[in-house]
This record gives sequence, C-alpha cells and structure tokens, in this order.
Amino acid sequence: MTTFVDRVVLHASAGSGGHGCASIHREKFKPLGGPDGGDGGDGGDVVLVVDPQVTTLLDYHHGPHRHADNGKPGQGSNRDGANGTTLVLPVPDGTVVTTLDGEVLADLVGAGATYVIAQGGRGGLGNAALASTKRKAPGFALLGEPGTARDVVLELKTVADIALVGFPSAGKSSLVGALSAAKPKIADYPFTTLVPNLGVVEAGEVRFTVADVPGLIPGASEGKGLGLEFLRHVERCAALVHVLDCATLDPGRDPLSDLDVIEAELASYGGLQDRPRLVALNKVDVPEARDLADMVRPELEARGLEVVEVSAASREGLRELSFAMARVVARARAEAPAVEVTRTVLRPRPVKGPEFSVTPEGDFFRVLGEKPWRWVRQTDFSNDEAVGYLADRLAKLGVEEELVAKGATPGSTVVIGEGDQAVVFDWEPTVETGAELLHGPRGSDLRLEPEPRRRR
Ligand SMILES: Nc1nc2c(ncn2[C@@H]2O[C@H](COP(=O)(O)OP(=O)(O)OP(=O)(O)O)[C@@H](O)[C@H]2O)c(=O)[nH]1
Ligand SMILES: [Mg+2]
Repeated sequence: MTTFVDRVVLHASAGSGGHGCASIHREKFKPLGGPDGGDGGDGGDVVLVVDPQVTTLLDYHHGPHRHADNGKPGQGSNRDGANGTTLVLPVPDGTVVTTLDGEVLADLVGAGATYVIAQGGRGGLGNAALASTKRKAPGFALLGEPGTARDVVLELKTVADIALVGFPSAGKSSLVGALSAAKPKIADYPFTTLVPNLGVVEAGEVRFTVADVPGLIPGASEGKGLGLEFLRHVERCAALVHVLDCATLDPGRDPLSDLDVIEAELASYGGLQDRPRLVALNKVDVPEARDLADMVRPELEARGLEVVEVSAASREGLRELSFAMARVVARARAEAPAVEVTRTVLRPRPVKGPEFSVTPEGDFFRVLGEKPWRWVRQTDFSNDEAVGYLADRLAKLGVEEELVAKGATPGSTVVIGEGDQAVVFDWEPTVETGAELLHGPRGSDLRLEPEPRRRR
C-alpha cells in the first residue's frame, strides 16, 4: 500500500563557511606589502517557505536529504569568497515543523511564512581582517565554521473549514469534486484518497474550504489503515460532514452502523467531540439507496442531526448540502472568539544590563534593564533551535503576560539560555488577532540574524 505522505523526516544541512585566506600583498619594489587575504563566504542556510502552490510533502518523501551550498574561500588581493546560496524549500501552508522528539519548532501558516532549519556556517576571516597593531601581518587565517545539520519532522495538517468523514468509497472525493472546482482522483477501490483534496465551495455569501480525507475504517484511531494520518487532517476543521454510503453492498454495513463506527473512532481519537456535524446520505441516485436513506433519516434526525440526501453522481441535494455547510461554517466563524494575542518579534541585539529575573529560579528567561551593551554569544543553541524553543516556551508558559507583569516594556531585552549559551532578543509585543502567536505575517520575523561580522 502506498504510504500517506503527510509526515516526512527531512535531513537538512546548511553550507559551511569558506575558509579565510592568508596572503601577503606582492608588488614590484614593495617586498613587505600588507596582508590581503580575503574572508571566506558564509555557508547557505536551509530555509522552509510556505508556497501556496505546494499542497503535499511528496517532494521531501522522495528527496529527504537537502544541502545548501558552502561559502567560497577567500582569496588574495582582499577578495572575499562568495556566500553560499540559501536553499529555499517550498512547503504547503499549514506545515508543522517538529524535532524528532515531537517538540514543535514552527507552525508555518500563510504564504511566505519562513523558518530557517539549518544555518550556514560563517566564513573564516582572512588575514587582512585579522591584522592588528600588534600583529601587522598575521600568517594565518580562520577556518570557516561548519554549517549546522538538522533532522526535522515536517507534518501537514490540512486546514479546512469542513472535513468529509466516512468509510472508504462512501463518495467523499466525488462530493468534493461535485461541490467545488477541485478535481480529486477517484477510483472504485478502497483507499483511493491518499492525499487530502481541498475544495473551495461558495454558497451565498459564504466561501469555505472542504477537505476530502482518506476513508476511515474501524480501528483507525489505533493506527489501522490510514487512520491516524486521516484524523490528523480533521483536527483543524471547524465542522464535520458524515458521508454515509446508502448503496453499499457490504452485508455488515448500513448508514446507521457506519455512523456509529466513525463516531467511535472520532471519540477514541479525542478532541473532536465539540465539532458540529452534518450528515450527507449519499448515492440516492440509486433507487435502493434512496429507499434506505428515507428509512434511516428519521432515526438520524431524532439524534439531533441535520440530514441531507445527496448524490454526487446526479448532483441532487448538492445545493442544499452546500448551504447547510455554509450555515455551520458561518456559525463556527461567528462563535470563534476574536482572540487578541501578543505576537512576539524576536531580533538579536546587544545585551543591556542589569539583569532581573522574571521567572522562578532555574528557568531560562531573564529580562535585562539598562546598562552598557555587551554581546552575549550563543554557542550550544543554534539560532533556529533557540527560536523554536522560545516560541514554544512563550506559548506554553504565557511568558508574555509574565514579562509584562514584571515590568518589561517593548524594547526590553529577553535572554534565553545562560552564560555563553545565551541568545538575546529584542522584545516587541504587538497586538495581533488569531493564531499569529508563533509566526508573524512573515514567519521570518522569528529568524535570528547571526552576530554581525566585524569587518574593517
Ligand atoms: N451511484 C453513485 N455512485 C457514487 C456516488 N458518489 C460516489 N460514487 C461512487 O462511489 C465510489 C467511491 O467514490 P469516492 O468518491 O472515491 O469515495 P471516497 O469516499 O472518496 O473513497 P476513499 O477515498 O476511498 O475513502 C466511486 O466508484 C464513485 O463513482 C453517487 O452519488 N452515486
Ligand atoms: Mg476519496
């Protein structure tokens, strides 16, 4: 069976910095020319960027190893080496980046959202840059730093307003196709849908997305079939539509028991109980199916469910179904609290002291007050690890509130890590709406720039 590609382990390695060059300027009649070895170029970063054209992680399933270019070495005559090109990896909207242990590093939502997975090594300084009054012509240059290499997990959770759930071959893909302009692949054997299809549906004033996801079978919540992969996609949807096959010839099945089986799977997966539900009794173009639909309808309605009889084949009931979906979506959108969250923009900058702790002992966060600036260099944390860590911590601990309570103001410096492992940020809380806590309109806001190189 084909695997369902929405979870990929990506091995990214950034480029190494080019070595600095040790060279002495040579010219006729000037035997003691100064040092003129150029710096090595920086290695290229590996960067994930949300590209709306990309809908699956399939490319990374086929090619999980990605390398950015190395920086070029410096040369004589003060020629600096070229920087390695940044390797940009396009990913679908809604890609979640985690460590192999499952720790969330970034949640990439919105076109252009960016996350640096692996940072290129800095180029080594050439002997020209290393010259000082004490050592006027150093006979050495610095090596480029190795680029970071990192394994991350990319996970795609489809973001849709409505998920169509149901047994394999219930007609989910057919319905998405019939309801929208999307054209999912359809074949009449189980597990046709290996990648969720997204369809855009318009009903009256409401425009919403419908996700068709792989068919569900008993035991799915324990990982049977495409179960868990499937359920991951449902998590973010505002509402569910049960697509019940009224024309199934499988003797062990009927629409009511199918519904119970699916509900049991959803319940054991958890977290989906509060989602509003609709029922679509499908395939009523088949006479026996219509009879069965008419028969089970009262029972479903008695359970408080809104029921629509439809046929993806004859298009009967589709308008009614899309308007019923639109009502549910509109209600869900209206009920969604207009959360105001504080977005954190992180930028490295020199440390201001004196320091005062804002968290209990042992925690990593400190806010620093006024004092002459000094650099705190990061070593053990790579920039992106630090960003991922901080973003996660901010979200989990509600540290934003704590920072405010402890007197932090916009522009206060926040330090993560200790001593020479510390990474320093400018803290710029801004009020934003929605789920923008972990990412700005451009995810690159969360990127840390390396400490600027001292060039002369
Ligand atoms: N007669 C009839 N057949 C339908 C209708 N809708 C779907 N089918 C058929 O049912 C079969 C399965 O349809 P799909 O849309 O692939 O079903 P699915 O629910 O997406 O299936 P999975 O992706 O495997 O979970 C196909 O052979 C369709 O042609 C319908 O309204 N009437
Ligand atoms: Mg399908």
